[in-house]
Amino acid sequence: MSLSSTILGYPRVGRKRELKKAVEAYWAGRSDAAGLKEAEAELRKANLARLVELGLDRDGSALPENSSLYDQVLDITFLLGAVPERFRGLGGLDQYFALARGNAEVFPLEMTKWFDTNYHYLVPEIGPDTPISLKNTDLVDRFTEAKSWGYLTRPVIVGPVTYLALSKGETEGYDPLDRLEDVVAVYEQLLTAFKAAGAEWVEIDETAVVSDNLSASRDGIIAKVEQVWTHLLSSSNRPHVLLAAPYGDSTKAFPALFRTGAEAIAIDLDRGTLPSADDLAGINNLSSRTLVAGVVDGRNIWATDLNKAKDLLEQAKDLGFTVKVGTSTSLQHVPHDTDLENWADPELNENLHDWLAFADQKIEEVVILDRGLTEGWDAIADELSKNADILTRRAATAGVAVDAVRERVAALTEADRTRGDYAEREAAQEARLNLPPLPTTTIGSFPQTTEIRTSRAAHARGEIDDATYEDRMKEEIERVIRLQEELDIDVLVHGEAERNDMVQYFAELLDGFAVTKHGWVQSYGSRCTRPSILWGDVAKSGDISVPWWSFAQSVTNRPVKGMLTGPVTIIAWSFVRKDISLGQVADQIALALRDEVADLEKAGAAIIQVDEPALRELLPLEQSKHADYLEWSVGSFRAATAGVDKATQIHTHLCYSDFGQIIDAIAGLDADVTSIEAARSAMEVLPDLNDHGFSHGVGPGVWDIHSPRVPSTEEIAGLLRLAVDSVDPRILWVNPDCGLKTRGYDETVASLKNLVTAAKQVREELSADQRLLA
Ligand code: MET
Ligand SMILES: [Zn+2]
Repeated sequence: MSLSSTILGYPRVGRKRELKKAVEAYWAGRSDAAGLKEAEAELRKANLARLVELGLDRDGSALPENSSLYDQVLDITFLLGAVPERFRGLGGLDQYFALARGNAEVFPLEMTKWFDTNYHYLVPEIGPDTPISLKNTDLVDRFTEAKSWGYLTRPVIVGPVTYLALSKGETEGYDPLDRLEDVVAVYEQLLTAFKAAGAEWVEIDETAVVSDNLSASRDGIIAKVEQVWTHLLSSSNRPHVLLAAPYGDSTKAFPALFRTGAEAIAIDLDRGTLPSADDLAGINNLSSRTLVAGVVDGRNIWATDLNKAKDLLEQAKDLGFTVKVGTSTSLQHVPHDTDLENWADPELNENLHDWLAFADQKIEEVVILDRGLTEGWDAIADELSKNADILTRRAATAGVAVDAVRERVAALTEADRTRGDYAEREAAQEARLNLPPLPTTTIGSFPQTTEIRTSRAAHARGEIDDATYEDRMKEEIERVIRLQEELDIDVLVHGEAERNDMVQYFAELLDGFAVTKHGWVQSYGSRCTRPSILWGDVAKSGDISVPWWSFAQSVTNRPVKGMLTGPVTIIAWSFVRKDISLGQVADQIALALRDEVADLEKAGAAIIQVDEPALRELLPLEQSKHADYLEWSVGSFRAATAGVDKATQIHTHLCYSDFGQIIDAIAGLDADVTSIEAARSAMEVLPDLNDHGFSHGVGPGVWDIHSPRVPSTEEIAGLLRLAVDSVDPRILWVNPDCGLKTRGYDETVASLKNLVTAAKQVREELSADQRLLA
């Protein structure tokens, strides 16, 4: 009945992205519901076999059951039947996937980042009348099925307080936590059902207790967790509960978590610290409580410092707990296995092999540490010394510290991060660009056709030579330029055909990065990315974007934006070294980008966009760390962009998140134009910007590109009218929410047509209304 050393969750995608393929086959009508369920079950079974093979205890509830067809928060919404009215006519998988992706009639739930990770969850919409009851037993059925295969799993479930703290009110101002009692009643039933099914342990993730960034206060959240779990745990008709507080420092929450009486608590010892003896004062019989010490970082890919982990585990033991080894978070944020890579590949830097631990290697680390903990550290003396050697050699490896890069960063001054007066810039840019009011543009990427993907893959495999590849890309760029001209878009993009991914593309061309071939992680639903590995000092050493931009600009008279990815986003969507500060890494990237910005400007670019979609995502969960973060993140953007002439227009782009909390930072970027996701939330961000006195250009997205739906002209015009009501129309731009690379051409052309028509319509209304001053 006792809990064994464990991980808080395993990657869901599958070693070969089996889940992605199965789900997409279902969406495309190539398989039916039964086929999808079968494929999903097969993957689940294979994963369980793998976990046992790697050494997790088959019988100690060490095998986490965290699979999902799309998202773990959506699974709770579905379980509770807590669906907004627009989905209520649907049932089963149709409803499930409509919630996630929308369909021709309904728009989907909003999507946003899961804490400070690059994983997106679907935001529940909760109102006073949202139905809440135990709608299905899918989670219990998965447990039962695994049991029938011979595995005692530990179901991993988002906790009720966290679920509601991550929800949004159905109407402005409604607090979803008002429905806590109803949700808790369902969890009570769920626990009973797990007990009946034979579950010995369940894991409840009350992650919200580590975050100051939610609309509810942290103290309030912690108090609710204590209250709710004290109640739920008072029943005897339930499995043991591992109450988990991953993804951050749980120090503040620790006493409350303990007072609930949960049999085990999991904490993040990568971001957080152990409780002090004071925190534990008044808690009796500590040895009857299990602490799952998250000493293995679940969200980055570096091999654990095993000696350091050993010390932490010993300290935890000294506090008096029964200690088990754990990960700091679910491993869903890291790829499956370093052994899937070909380490002879020059892109990879074979030194890295020893430095890295993907999910399967992390499990091996957990197993090794568990052996040390139970058999004595001598039992793993070899592993400990080998690990120490690797870390020492790593620090001395060429490229890890490059003098020229370090010196340039150290020499950065405030002046390097500062542009001239905005009014002067605005006048100079207006004279140079001469755009109509409400100028139309897109965010950068156009759909990636099968031909492009095929050419890129063939080029990567050496099947077509550089010249052929370049010709194909140029053909595509020219086609995309012509299309935008036909659509009568004002500011064009080259379409990013040459980019597999907006971060990886830069990682491949900058010094200091390595790129994997199989290191996929789930970004949202079936969408996976392959984060690059930033292991050394960063510098620019050759062409990046200028040749493609120059070609695009050479075939049109309209302005084409130069298109770069900013330092914060490169950091957020890569696996980043932990041996120097993020601020230092950001400045290294900023200087490399500053060189690229200068080259674009020299080539003639009048507009350069530096995307920072991840600016909000990296905001630390703790309030006390915000100021420092905002200083280095905003500072790095400015270092990248402030070198340009006043007549060069700097754009930035933000998406995928709630921006309310970082309006100051957005203004602090000092970009001339900011395009920002807004369609799904009906322009919510604009009043905030306006209150802040934001006076630079802003393009609130008017087309939600995460859904295959084509927005009508009327719908877009409606959003634009809302925008015009909350900010000065003279600063407004018209654009989609984000890049178009995940969309198909039919939807893209139809939507952009409507977007341009709507912009023209509203332009006319405004000039008739005399609201647009010349
Ligand atoms: C996630 S933000 C994407 C920005 C990028 N320029 C694109 O259009 O794809
Ligand atoms: Zn975007």
